[in-house]
Amino acid sequence: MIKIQAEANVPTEHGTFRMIAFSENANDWMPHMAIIAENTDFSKPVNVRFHSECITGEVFHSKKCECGQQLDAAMKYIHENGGIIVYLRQEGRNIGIINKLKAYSLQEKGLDTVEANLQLGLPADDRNFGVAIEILNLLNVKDVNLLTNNPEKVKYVVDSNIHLNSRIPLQIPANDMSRGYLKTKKDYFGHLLDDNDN
Ligand SMILES: Nc1nc2c(ncn2[C@@H]2O[C@H](COP(=O)(O)OP(=O)(O)OP(=O)(O)O)[C@@H](O)[C@H]2O)c(=O)[nH]1
Ligand SMILES: [Zn+2]
Repeated sequence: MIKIQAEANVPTEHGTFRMIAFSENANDWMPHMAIIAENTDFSKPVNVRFHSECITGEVFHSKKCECGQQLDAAMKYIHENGGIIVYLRQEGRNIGIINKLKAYSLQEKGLDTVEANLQLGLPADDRNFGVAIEILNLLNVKDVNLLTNNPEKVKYVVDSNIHLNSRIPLQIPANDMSRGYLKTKKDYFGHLLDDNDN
């Protein structure tokens, strides 16, 4: 059972957010996070993004994926419209950064994002969004507009006690280095992505 361990207001380039750390114990160095925009109205459907950690994309601005740009776009959106980003410590679709770099090394040899995980003997996607639902419950969120292209995230909300009011697409245009990755997400995982960009 996770609980709120600490919280504070943090000013960012995208506005000020209430940042909250969730974990089972106070010594956890990698707690899940929620950041809440100041203008969030909990009496209406809340704009929510479940975002899985991607150090390569978010910190180092890798062009292989769109995670960093999605996080920025989501922060901008919730600053303007209210909402919450649930930031999940699920690096590399939850295989961890060491395995993700091993997968990238296989991708240099021609494997796609799914084949590389499988070649390592790991699941294509090892994530579970149950903890994100737990966090929304701890925050007393009852009704959401979910910012995602991932049908699995939608399914977790639909199957939970939280009402899905709508899905808000969060599509970033492909570049030459992310085009194949986005195409595999669409073809293999069924991501709801428009063709014109990918
Ligand atoms: N294993 C592996 N993980 C990757 C690769 N590229 C990106 N990731 C991870 O994929 C995850 C992407 O998570 P999210 O941004 O939540 O995106 P998503 O599940 O595609 O869904 P939406 O963005 O909501 O549509 C992050 O954990 C990244 O670290 C890759 O090539 N291999
Ligand atoms: Zn990424």
